[in-house]
Amino acid sequence: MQHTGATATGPGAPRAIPDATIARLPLYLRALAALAEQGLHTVSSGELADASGVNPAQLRKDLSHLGSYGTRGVGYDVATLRTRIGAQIGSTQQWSVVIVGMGNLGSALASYSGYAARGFRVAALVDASDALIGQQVRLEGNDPDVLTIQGDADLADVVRAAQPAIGIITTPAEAAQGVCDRMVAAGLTSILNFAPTVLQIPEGVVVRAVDLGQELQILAYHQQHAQIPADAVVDTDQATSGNGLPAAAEPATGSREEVLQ
Ligand SMILES: NC(=O)c1ccc[n+]([C@@H]2O[C@H](COP(=O)([O-])OP(=O)(O)OC[C@H]3O[C@@H](n4cnc5c(N)ncnc54)[C@H](O)[C@@H]3O)[C@@H](O)[C@H]2O)c1
Repeated sequence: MQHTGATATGPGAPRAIPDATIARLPLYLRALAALAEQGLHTVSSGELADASGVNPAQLRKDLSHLGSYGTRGVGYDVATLRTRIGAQIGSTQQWSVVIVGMGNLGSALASYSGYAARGFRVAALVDASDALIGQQVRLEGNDPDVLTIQGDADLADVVRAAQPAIGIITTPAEAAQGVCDRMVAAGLTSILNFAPTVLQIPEGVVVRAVDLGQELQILAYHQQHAQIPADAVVDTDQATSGNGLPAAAEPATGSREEVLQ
């Protein structure tokens, strides 16, 4: 399986940033935003690590991939680090998403009001059910704040018109591959899949899969063995979405997606 890797710029920065580091960058960004709100201009690696829920050595290593080494005795400049991380993970620009499958989960995701603060907006909603097509959905804090659910048959047109950067699949498992294929045919190359199925994707397409069941099973495993390691509280090798949703699996690009359960 191939993995994506962002490219760092700046003197001394290595070219590829490991996926595990990329997965932690949103944690640092969220912590930095909170520190900035408190009026802090600089932060030590220990403070930022605490606020992000990772250990300081891990944090320093992660930030060194971005060419950010901090200043001894002073720490990191909060604004500079926010800009640098934001530029790496693309949060300095706004990304649009289309949600396909407006049942329980799709509706819940659509009603999440935190997208804008993290650089996302919902551009379109799609479902196959005649009972849902044409319904208006209010999306708090989104632009626009009301979207009409469009038909699955029009998915290609919807993608062409709304030009989303990311497709979110919240259909039943049996419909997910077809939806994925049509998203890809319409030009989408980034897909977040909530359906419990393995998606086949062509080269150049990135799929991340979110599986609540997998996360519960991991916790159940630790319960069963009754020896939760200290680092299991925050798994530093996994992304945490930071919004209460479970971590996403490693990205798959242009290859068979990892089996998640
Ligand atoms: N990853 C997770 O952690 C997690 C958690 C909960 C549910 N799920 C999965 O998310 C999916 C949705 O769950 P739900 O509870 O919202 O189901 P649901 O039945 O409430 O909603 C599914 C929706 O998809 C629509 N749909 C079906 N085929 C479609 C197609 N071809 N194109 C567009 N829309 C189509 C249906 O009309 C329905 O509105 C399921 O696959 C479920 O297993 C994943």
